[in-house]
Amino acid sequence: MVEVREWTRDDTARLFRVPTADDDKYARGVVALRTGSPAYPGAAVLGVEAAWRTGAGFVRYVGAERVADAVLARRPETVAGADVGRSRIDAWVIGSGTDPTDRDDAEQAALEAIVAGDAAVVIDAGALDLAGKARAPFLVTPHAREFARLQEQLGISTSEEDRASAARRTADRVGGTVLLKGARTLIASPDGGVIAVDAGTGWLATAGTGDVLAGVLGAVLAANQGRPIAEVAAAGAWIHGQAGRVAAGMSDGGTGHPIVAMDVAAALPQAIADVLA
Ligand SMILES: NC(=O)C1=CN([C@@H]2O[C@H](COP(=O)(O)OP(=O)(O)OC[C@H]3O[C@@H](n4cnc5c(N)ncnc54)[C@H](OP(=O)(O)O)[C@@H]3O)[C@@H](O)[C@H]2O)[C@@H](O)CC1
Ligand SMILES: Nc1ncnc2c1ncn2[C@@H]1O[C@H](COP(=O)(O)OP(=O)(O)O)[C@@H](O)[C@H]1O
Repeated sequence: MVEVREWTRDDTARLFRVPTADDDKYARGVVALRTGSPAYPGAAVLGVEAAWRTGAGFVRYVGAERVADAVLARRPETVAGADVGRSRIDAWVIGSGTDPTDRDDAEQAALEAIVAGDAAVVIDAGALDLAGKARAPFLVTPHAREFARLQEQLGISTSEEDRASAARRTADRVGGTVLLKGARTLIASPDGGVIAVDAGTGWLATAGTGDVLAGVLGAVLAANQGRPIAEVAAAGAWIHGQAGRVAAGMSDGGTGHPIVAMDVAAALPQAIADVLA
């Protein structure tokens, strides 16, 4: 059995800070998302909203025109384009709302360039197959089914292992941090420990909350460059869980109520205020 560290609110607080007079938008972190597709434009909208609501100083979006239009309609603060040129990027988010079987050669080359770069990358949903090509610091964010698929790709046997050991072994094999989503989210680093984040609520089991999480993770990675990715990811997962509880009306200990994914993004500022208090 691998050792599992339980992540707390105090642990999370160390990864968030109040901006000071010395800050500008770049100092707070630049996040770029190459997410969504004509089949799933909403995933791009949710991830971009979440990155802004987590406190990113600058959010860029790269994707199909129809998707970019949807992103801009929701968040005109976003700078969208066909690529990011030579502009500064502190963290990327790729894969949410995309289907790898629809990927053309140009998209493949663009994604490969991102994972070969220097900026940290959140590799979600339809981009998980690119983890093996990554040279950038990265974080893969599978749910249970995607995790099973990833293990299969890596040739890892899926039999009779507890989730923590399986996540740890997958992190070793893929050479990067694995965030295995679920009611209890596990974060495993290659050759390191496993962190468990238990901050959420069952009300989070609704379509698109994983797309929100990907945007949160992009923003916290951009704001915390050079810190251990697993700890930054744990702080992001904790804030996402807390935002779910705030959105569901559980802050005062009640049973809560149904939410949609955008409610979680909208509750992120309150969740961050709570940990900074
Ligand atoms: N508004 C938007 O734009 C949205 C866009 N989205 C985007 O859609 C894309 C496809 O994502 P996806 O997760 O629905 O499909 P896929 O990985 O093929 O899984 C299919 C099968 O896997 C299972 N399964 C699914 N989730 C599970 C879980 N948490 N834990 C365990 N099992 C789980 C389940 O199988 P079953 O349990 O029914 O056997 C299901 O039938 C992806 O790019 C995503 O970003 C979504 O985020 C929604 C909102
Ligand atoms: N029962 C649950 N309790 C707490 N959190 C949950 C539960 N079910 C799902 N979640 C969280 O909701 C999010 C769902 O992500 P994901 O499965 O990728 O959904 P989607 O692809 O629809 O965005 C994850 O952050 C996961 O940890």
